[in-house]
Amino acid sequence: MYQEAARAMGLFDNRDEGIMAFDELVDTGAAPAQLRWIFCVLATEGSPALAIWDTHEQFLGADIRDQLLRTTSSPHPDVVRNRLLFILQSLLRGLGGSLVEIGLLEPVERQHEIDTECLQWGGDRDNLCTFKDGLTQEQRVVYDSVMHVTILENPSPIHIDGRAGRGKTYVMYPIIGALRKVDQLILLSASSAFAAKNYPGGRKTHYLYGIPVDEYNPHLKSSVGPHSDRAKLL
Ligand SMILES: Nc1ncnc2c1ncn2[C@@H]1O[C@H](COP(=O)(O)OP(=O)(O)OP(=O)(O)O)[C@@H](O)[C@H]1O
Repeated sequence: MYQEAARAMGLFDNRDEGIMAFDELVDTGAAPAQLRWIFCVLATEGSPALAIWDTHEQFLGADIRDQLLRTTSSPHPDVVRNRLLFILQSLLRGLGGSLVEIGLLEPVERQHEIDTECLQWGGDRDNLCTFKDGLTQEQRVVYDSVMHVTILENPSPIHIDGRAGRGKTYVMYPIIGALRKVDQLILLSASSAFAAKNYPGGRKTHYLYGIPVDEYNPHLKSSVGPHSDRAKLL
């Protein structure tokens, strides 16, 4: 509407005006939600949305990436983009437009948990294996033993124990990183959220396995259905 009025007044003749206006908004530090709204308005008004998208996709999805950074050190760009496209799709629909009309692909409707988990760690693979060189000799023995077991066909469970502060958590980082680097799925859980957040991608055990927290429920039936995505992931 504003653009129509501006056009009528001869203030918005050039198609590049939309791009310039958007550039300016980004420079002034507008919030991603604001940018997304303006992006959709400009797109439905006929501004070259693809050019804006190509230059500013990272700003449009900055908050989505930040949110993912709480659980992963390197969110995969495809995951960020997919979530961003879902939001834009909904905004555009509200304005009577669509992603296809402006030349963007529709988001993938339903990403399986396995895909999401793999994608989440595929972003910056070289960053996954840090810490390995700084391990103590004792930690190195643990690292080698665990890595050895992971290549066996029928690996047995491993229990790592040691005095408080000995470096048990620390030694897990390069193990997790090395395995994720070669596309192994690593699901990390701890019984408290505080402990879970020590690990990249850590989740509360109750959440991951769908364990009910109702102490009066004697059956402890998991909320994870046998044919669910989560079951496949597990
Ligand atoms: N090889 C290492 N190089 C540098 N810092 C290390 C190393 N190993 C452990 N640390 C540091 O020592 C501290 C204790 O390590 P960590 O938390 O892994 O111990 P923990 O055995 O898991 O402890 P707790 O039993 O209390 O959970 C942490 O600050 C960790 O960063």
